[in-house]
Amino acid sequence: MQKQLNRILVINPGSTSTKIGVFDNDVQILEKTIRHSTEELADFPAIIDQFQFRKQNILEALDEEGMNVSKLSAVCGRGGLLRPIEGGTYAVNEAMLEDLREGYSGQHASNLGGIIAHEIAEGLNIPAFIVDPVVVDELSPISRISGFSLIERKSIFHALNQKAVARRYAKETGRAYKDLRLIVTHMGGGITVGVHEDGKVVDVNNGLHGDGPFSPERAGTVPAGDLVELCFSGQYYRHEIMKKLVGQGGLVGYLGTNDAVTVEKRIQKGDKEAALIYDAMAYQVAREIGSASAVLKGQVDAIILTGGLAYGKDFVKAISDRISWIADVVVHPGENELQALAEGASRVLDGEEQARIYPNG
Ligand SMILES: Nc1ncnc2c1ncn2[C@@H]1O[C@H](COP(=O)(O)OP(=O)(O)O)[C@@H](O)[C@H]1O
Ligand SMILES: CCCC(=O)OP(=O)(O)O
Repeated sequence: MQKQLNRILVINPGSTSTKIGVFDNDVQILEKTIRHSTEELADFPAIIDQFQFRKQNILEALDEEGMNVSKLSAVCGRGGLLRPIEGGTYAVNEAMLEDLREGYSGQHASNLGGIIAHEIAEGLNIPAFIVDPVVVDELSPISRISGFSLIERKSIFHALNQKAVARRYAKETGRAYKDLRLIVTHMGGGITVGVHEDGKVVDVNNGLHGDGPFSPERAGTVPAGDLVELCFSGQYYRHEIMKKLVGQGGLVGYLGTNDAVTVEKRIQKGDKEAALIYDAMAYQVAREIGSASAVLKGQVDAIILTGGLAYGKDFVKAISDRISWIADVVVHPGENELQALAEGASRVLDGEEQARIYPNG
């Protein structure tokens, strides 16, 4: 029997970009990346305030490409900072929208994925979904221990892309994902280093406002005592400190831009400060990968580098030079997120899987 045709709009709001795709079942017929500069995003006090701006960007991009939205069968967004949940495809419902609007586990652009998907789908009377949101939680009990009894480590990471590229690597090497021991490093606006063992991400840095390497727009791990002093210095409001950690941290804090391509150009023109900071980011990524390899007791099948920063050849080399002794380094620049979103929605539309109901799965 012939498979029915489902046209799916997928929406991936990241901290530095909004990426969209249109798929006929799992065949991509449109892809567009809309980049957002630091200055452009500085106009919005909170993530939720970017809703109209990002939605308008998406509708204009579809219009420019001559895409008739009335032909869509479903809309699928990258899911955001919900309660910790299992991976899979979830139908967008009221409980989810409430948590996304509030930012139950924090503020990140992916909170807008489900909200915008719902808004577009509702107008067309079609279903809206999210797939493998950033709060997918498969941490091992030992990795939850932070060392400070009042605070537990959290799983907030690029779950969608980490799982997608890990499965792709498994397919390419003819092995089952659950049999592989991988370190997957997603390097986008945020950077997360996940330890994949037995088909689960058993350890990962909280890439939003937790720990790990600094990134184009995030501070990553900072010296705790000094941070406490700064918080109580009377110099800053809470939201100002948060902004310095997420949004205006990392490259933005040091160099005023979230754009690694701009940083590379500055380095080529002889900017020594830019060279030091960019190399420090590579150094911190390598150090995190080294620590992830200890979780796997050094038995690592591959280290995968992915995300937008993996396009930067010098950046990848600076990391690889420090970690290639651990295992093979495989580079997948960009991400498989749009495809993964479309496949997640297709599985439900084709009846292969039932949509999970938030928050209980
Ligand atoms: N060709 C490239 N070379 C180096 N860095 C790149 C390239 N393309 C994109 N980047 C950088 O990747 C980062 C964004 O990665 P991306 O995965 O798109 O992030 P997000 O999904 O969080 O918006 C930005 O700093 C961007 O400048
Ligand atoms: C919140 C973790 C995921 C993340 O950092 O995504 P971006 O790199 O797209 O900001």
